[in-house]
Amino acid sequence: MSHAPPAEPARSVADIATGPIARARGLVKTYGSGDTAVKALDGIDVDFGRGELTAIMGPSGSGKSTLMHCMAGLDRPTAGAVEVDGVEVSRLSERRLTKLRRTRLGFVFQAYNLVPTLTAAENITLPLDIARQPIDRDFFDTVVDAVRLRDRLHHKPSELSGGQQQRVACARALMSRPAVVFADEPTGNLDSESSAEVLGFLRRSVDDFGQSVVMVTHEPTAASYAHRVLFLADGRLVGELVDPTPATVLEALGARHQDP
Ligand SMILES: Nc1ncnc2c1ncn2[C@@H]1O[C@H](COP(=O)(O)OP(=O)(O)OP(=O)(O)O)[C@@H](O)[C@H]1O
Repeated sequence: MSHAPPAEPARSVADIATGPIARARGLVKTYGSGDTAVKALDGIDVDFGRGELTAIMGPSGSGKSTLMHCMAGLDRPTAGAVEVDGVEVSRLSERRLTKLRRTRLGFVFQAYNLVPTLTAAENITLPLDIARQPIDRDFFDTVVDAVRLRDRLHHKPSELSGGQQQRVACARALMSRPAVVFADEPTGNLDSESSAEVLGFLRRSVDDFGQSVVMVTHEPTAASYAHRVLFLADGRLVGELVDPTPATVLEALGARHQDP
């Protein structure tokens, strides 16, 4: 079966500047081959809103991480097209992909992924330092205050709580003003209070800085911070919810009987 993306009219520069920040067309990802092949994504067409927080939900194995990894250029699609901020990610060479990830994308992982030997401040500016880009000190101050880390800047990750470490990771993701921040279960390791702080910050980064954020989560409360929730099942997009609340997310999950 062919999964060539459907033909679409050419878009103008203005469309690219005001339309979705990221999109996928006919996205297929198959792991392995023959009898053991797993179709993790089975033909996904999706737009991610510019200046919006989009949550991706679905049962274990439904393809959430694979979708995010393909969108972020961490994994190559088997078929279909992925575009982020007007750049066709699926066609880039490894070298250009690495550059795109470094300069145009931000990442927040469940396990924080901070460098243990560096201070919070050094972790926050690390991607810019690696890319040899100047640090906008005013923006650094704004972000540090927004994540409430002013008095923890000189601490190493081992001297910070999980919630503080994740706020460092969020600040790090935002510092380069990336086109999109991709967050994979950002509150998976946090208690409810720390989760609320991290989610509140991610949402404020959208409302206050116009950041676009895509977040994978299992938690209805976390998803309720989003502008829009996408539901996946068996590698397909099976629904969405705009302006969610924890109750409407739970209801949508229940209606789909996604998890036994
Ligand atoms: N590297 C890989 N090799 C083989 N199969 C994989 C690989 N990565 C994912 N899969 C399979 O692809 C499917 C989708 O996996 P994915 O991790 O995207 O799901 P998920 O919705 O993020 O799940 P979870 O909520 O458990 O993290 C699953 O069946 C998984 O086993």
